[in-house]
Amino acid sequence: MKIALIGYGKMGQAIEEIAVAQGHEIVLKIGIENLGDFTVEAVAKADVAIEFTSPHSAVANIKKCFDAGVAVVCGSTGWLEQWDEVIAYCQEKQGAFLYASNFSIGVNLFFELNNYLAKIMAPHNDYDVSMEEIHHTQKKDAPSGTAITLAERVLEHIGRKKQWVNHISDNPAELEIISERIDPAPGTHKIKYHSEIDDIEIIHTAHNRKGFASGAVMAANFLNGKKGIYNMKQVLGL
Ligand SMILES: NC(=O)C1=CN([C@@H]2O[C@H](COP(=O)(O)OP(=O)(O)OC[C@H]3O[C@@H](n4cnc5c(N)ncnc54)[C@H](OP(=O)(O)O)[C@@H]3O)[C@@H](O)[C@H]2O)C=CC1
Ligand SMILES: O=C(O)C1=N[C@H](C(=O)O)C[C@H](O)C1
Repeated sequence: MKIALIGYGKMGQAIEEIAVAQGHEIVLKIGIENLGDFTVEAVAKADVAIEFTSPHSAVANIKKCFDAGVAVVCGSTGWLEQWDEVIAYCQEKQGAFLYASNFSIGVNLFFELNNYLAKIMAPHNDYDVSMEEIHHTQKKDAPSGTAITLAERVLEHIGRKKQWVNHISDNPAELEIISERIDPAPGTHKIKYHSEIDDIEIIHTAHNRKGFASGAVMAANFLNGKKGIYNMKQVLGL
């Protein structure tokens, strides 16, 4: 598979290592220092573009890849208020798109565990639920995209919580997500159900970025040759 790497920071470099080891070819690498090389013609040489940049650049980058007729795997977080616009553009261009707030197999299993736990905790009103995420200090967005995915599933099941907030809260209708920035944390997510009697807590801790990178390459393999909008549940058959 021919891959264009849009974003060549921590994730772009981790993805390159895994993709090359699996025999894929990197036909384009775009970082902030060679943005001028990011043309529709250059991206069109790839089968799939893998986009890991920043909340502010992701949408324009994704659209340029659709203009080139190239499938896009996107891991950038913090841009989801423009989700509808991206999906409409993908459909207009008859493109292929796969976004995941977290590509690691472990976190995608953890998403399933979170759903199940929220479902069985729903009738137990004595338990309050709160969340915590810990990442490195270079992270630009808060809460993390993964925390937002987890929180949305909790809100679907726990009717006593109406919205998530990214600060300490004593309002029982708010699902508190506390964000901590501590180096070199690659990504830790906790969901805690707390009562006067006991606590139930689930935690996922990434030890490095290999899981995110190999999941992104897996997603690119899945998307190659397809049209439409997909997600990691479909990639992993969950
Ligand atoms: N979905 C998932 O599984 C994961 C998602 N992420 C997300 O991926 C994104 C990138 O993370 P990470 O690699 O750690 O971040 P880095 O800051 O290490 O890398 C991002 C790179 O993109 C560059 N960049 C910024 N703007 C543009 C642009 N317009 N075009 C091309 N390149 C650009 C940055 O350059 P410069 O530094 O000079 O600004 C930087 O080199 C973040 O949004 C993060 O939240 C991260 C890990 C896993
Ligand atoms: O910025 C990061 O590093 C990470 N971002 C993703 C997120 O926002 O959830 C995934 C992972 O936690 C690492």
